[in-house]
Amino acid sequence: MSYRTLARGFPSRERLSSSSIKAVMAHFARALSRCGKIAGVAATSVATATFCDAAINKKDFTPLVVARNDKIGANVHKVTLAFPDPSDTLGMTCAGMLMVEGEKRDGSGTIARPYTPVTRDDTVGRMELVVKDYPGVGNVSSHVCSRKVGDTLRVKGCFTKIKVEANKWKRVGMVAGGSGLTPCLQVAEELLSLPDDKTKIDLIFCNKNEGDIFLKDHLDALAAKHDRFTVKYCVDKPLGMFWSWTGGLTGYVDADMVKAHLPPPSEGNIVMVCGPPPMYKAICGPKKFEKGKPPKQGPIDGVLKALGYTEAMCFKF
Ligand SMILES: Cc1cc2nc3c(=O)[nH]c(=O)nc-3n(C[C@H](O)[C@H](O)[C@H](O)COP(=O)(O)OP(=O)(O)OC[C@H]3O[C@@H](n4cnc5c(N)ncnc54)[C@H](O)[C@@H]3O)c2cc1C
Repeated sequence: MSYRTLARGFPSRERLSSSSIKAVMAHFARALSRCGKIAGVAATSVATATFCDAAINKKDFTPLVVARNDKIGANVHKVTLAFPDPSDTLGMTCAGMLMVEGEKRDGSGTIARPYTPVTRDDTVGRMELVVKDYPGVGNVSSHVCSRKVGDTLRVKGCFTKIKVEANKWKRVGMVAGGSGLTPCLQVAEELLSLPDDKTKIDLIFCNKNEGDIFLKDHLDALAAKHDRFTVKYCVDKPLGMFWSWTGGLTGYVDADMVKAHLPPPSEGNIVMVCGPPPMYKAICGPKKFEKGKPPKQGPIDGVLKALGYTEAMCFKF
């Protein structure tokens, strides 16, 4: 609940009566108790309320109603989730993700996976997830993509992955594989929205074939609008049935592609990677997973290590 929302709840001065004063007091009490609950502190002032408009929290899963489910690409869905209070915003520090719970394919219970909203943090009343389904094998992805309007999805967060600030880096390179696009897009859009930021951002977006590329119009529009953002599309198995692939790069990302299209290893530059496990292995080395602990970055390896990037010059989502 934001300050604007609180203000909207105030009747105009002419209409103030004892019953409307009571209604206003109740409105504030509800808002303040909500803030106290979310922030985990006693709500002592109206000012507190201006910072307490988060729709979800880190501790418990919140059920959100599916308002839309649109297929936007080959097995890719954009799922719109309505916040319980239509005046709420997400409450996310960029770059961040949230956990979505879904039923396991084998019916043995539920499991949660990280997802990245494509709507910005200040979007009021809803958020959108872009989720790639892995039909026949995926667990949470299939659960999310098969939700109908009116169903609920249980969501927890948001959890910060890496803090994004104006001019924190000179250049940011990104290698995104399939649904690994969404965290990279979040970082790019955040940097491009910061008024004083000058970071140059170069993205290689990898897919199996040209039919799998999604959000292309959105990425192309972003590149057309901002000189400091470039996107290259890379497919490992072009369809090539009726036309040849002229849209960009072909094959798996290798040292030559990194040298040609991403910032060089240098202090102040960083390359962010998000994709399937084989992509991490080949490009930057796998993340380190330990049961019951958040994943760690793990040592740098693969193409980036061979080219001289250090651990500080790489971030694995
Ligand atoms: C920080 C972060 C943010 C993410 N944000 C998004 C997002 O916004 N949208 C999104 O769609 N995904 C996102 N992901 C990936 C997501 O968390 C899941 O890993 C993905 O949806 C698969 O989960 P699952 O439970 O369906 O499949 P799992 O149970 O993890 O895997 C089941 C099987 O599905 C197949 N599979 C799973 N993932 C892949 C893959 N990447 N490529 C090829 N085959 C695969 C494999 O055969 C695997 O054995 C993100 C991941 C991270 C780390």
